[in-house]
Amino acid sequence: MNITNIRIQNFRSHTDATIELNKKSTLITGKNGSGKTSLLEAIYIAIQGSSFRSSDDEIIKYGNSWYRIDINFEDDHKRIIKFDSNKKQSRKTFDIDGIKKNRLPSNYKIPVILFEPEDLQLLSGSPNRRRNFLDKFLTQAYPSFSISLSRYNKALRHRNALLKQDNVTEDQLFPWNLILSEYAYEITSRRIELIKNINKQIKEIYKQISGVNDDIEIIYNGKEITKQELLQEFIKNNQCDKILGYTTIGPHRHDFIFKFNGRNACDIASRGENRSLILALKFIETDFLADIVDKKPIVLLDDVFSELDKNRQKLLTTHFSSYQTIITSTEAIEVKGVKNILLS
Ligand SMILES: Nc1ncnc2c1ncn2[C@@H]1O[C@H](COP(=O)(O)OP(=O)(O)OP(=O)(O)O)[C@@H](O)[C@H]1O
Repeated sequence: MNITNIRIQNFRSHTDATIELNKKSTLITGKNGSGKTSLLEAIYIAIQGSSFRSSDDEIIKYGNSWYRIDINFEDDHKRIIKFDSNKKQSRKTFDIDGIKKNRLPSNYKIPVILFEPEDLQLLSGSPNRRRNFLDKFLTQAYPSFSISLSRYNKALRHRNALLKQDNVTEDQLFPWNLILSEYAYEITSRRIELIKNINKQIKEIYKQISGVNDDIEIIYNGKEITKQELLQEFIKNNQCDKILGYTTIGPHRHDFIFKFNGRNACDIASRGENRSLILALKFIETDFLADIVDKKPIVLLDDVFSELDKNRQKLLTTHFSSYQTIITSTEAIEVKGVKNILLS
């Protein structure tokens, strides 16, 4: 479902702005602080339900008490998102083709591929960032994954709370070990399957972006073991976890590295190589989602062109040309089929 236009009111620095989007690629240009990322953020809220960068209260234009997004799609579908905030309470509503909801139901979410400059810290940042990358990817692809993940996290909080108590028994821990092993199995096996899939393509896609035939592989440190074996591992760690006061094993502790020509990319990849690697992942994510989910993803690329030469900028827009893509940049580029919009 392609977006035809979007109007935002009292949204960050925008009082009232409307932009018409191209069916394929739209490039939004403007000076730093002109409100480019805010436009991507508004689109993201309209198709995913919440912002990728902050709470609704922070989005309302300073000095106001509400924001509003009107978004129109092809085939006359429309959504109106209103957020009202006063001292007593806040209220967010989604009007989807005339039906009012308090949140965006998952069947109305449209898959999105988002590149934000923070993604460049994927290799060097915390393990949590890397786990989030895998989990966000899998959540959009498989709705059951997000259920397993939230049940796992809930059980983890319960087990950790118990571990902080004095004299906790093995019997008290057992039900939580059982639940954790159940969901740990699904989370770990989905992540391993995804990484195998990425590994099959990453070298080739990276070569398309960089023009270089580097050897690239993701190595994940979670093991492919059965639920029963996982349960035994949680039980085996009861004692140690009691001493430390938290759960020391499970997918919430897993991590992965990129092997770049046999070495850890985090130690050796240049800034350009790092960016090309992240973009290769975004390419794979887009095509993977498009294959699995019955709705075509929308691609939002924030400040993606920095440090890329003209050829790579063109290649990037061409690669995403079968999806509706909205790109922000401080500079306009002339590529066939790309609509340029200048924010002032
Ligand atoms: N709630 C708010 N009310 C008013 N202005 C805000 C609010 N939140 C952020 N801003 C301002 O909005 C402006 C636009 O921010 P945005 O991140 O969209 O800019 P940008 O064009 O993407 O900038 P850059 O090119 O530097 O990434 C910034 O100057 C920011 O300080």
